[in-house]
Amino acid sequence: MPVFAANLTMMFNEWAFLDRFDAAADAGFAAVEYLFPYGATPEAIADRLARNNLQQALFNLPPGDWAAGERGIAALPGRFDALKADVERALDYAAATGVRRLHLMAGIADPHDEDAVSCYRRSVTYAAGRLAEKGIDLLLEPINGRNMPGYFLNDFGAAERLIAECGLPNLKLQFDIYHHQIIHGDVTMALRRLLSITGHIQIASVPSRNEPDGEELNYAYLFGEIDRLGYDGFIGCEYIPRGHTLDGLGWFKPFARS
Ligand SMILES: O=C(O)C(=O)[C@H](O)CO
Ligand SMILES: [Mg+2]
Repeated sequence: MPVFAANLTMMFNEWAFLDRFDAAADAGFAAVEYLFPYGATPEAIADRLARNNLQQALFNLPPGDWAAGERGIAALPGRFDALKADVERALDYAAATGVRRLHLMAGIADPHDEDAVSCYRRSVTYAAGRLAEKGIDLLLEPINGRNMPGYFLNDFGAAERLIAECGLPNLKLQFDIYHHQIIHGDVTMALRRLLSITGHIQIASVPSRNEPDGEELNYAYLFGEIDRLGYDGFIGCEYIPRGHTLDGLGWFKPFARS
């Protein structure tokens, strides 16, 4: 069975960020992920991981000016120098946390714009090459347009084609089941087709993005399918708890670390 990673950006918001590591470990998680570690020092995060015996499953490279609406800069012309600096900053945190996969956000851009397409490919190629030097995978995640209007990478087929064209062994798909269901549906057949290029999976209910224990997806079936397909990576719990985080962990009890 894969290892579930608590997403500390979405879950455990009842605690301050660094205390969420302790709360997730106490709740039985063996791994964590979050969007961005950059509000804390690498040392502080490394300390929380060590004292809670947690694995760092994933985090994102810096996304540009998030508060101003940026959702990554990889597809934004004129930002390549900033992207290179962001890669180095993320690698500092990767060295401290031992993470082996990083997600590169593309940005708000037209996927049919030639400049954006060539800029994105240049950014992906550069970042994957730099991460490969450290034995780290670079992940690309298609995101649905309801949650992130105008996001450049909004289709799993486009991600699949780019990964194939680049042919880089450490360039992989971040398969967020929540996004795939909204964009394409047909999750099981997509998992069977794409698992060989998948570096990370994330889960949430659809349409509310809550705990994976209700609404239109049957996660008990999907967890079994992921197991049958032999996936042994992490599954990121990137969901918004309906109420208190701890009250919504009934689904997790069979998988919790004792
Ligand atoms: O939006 C998602 O599903 C993600 O995983 C991104 O990393 C953050 O927006
Ligand atoms: Mg996701």
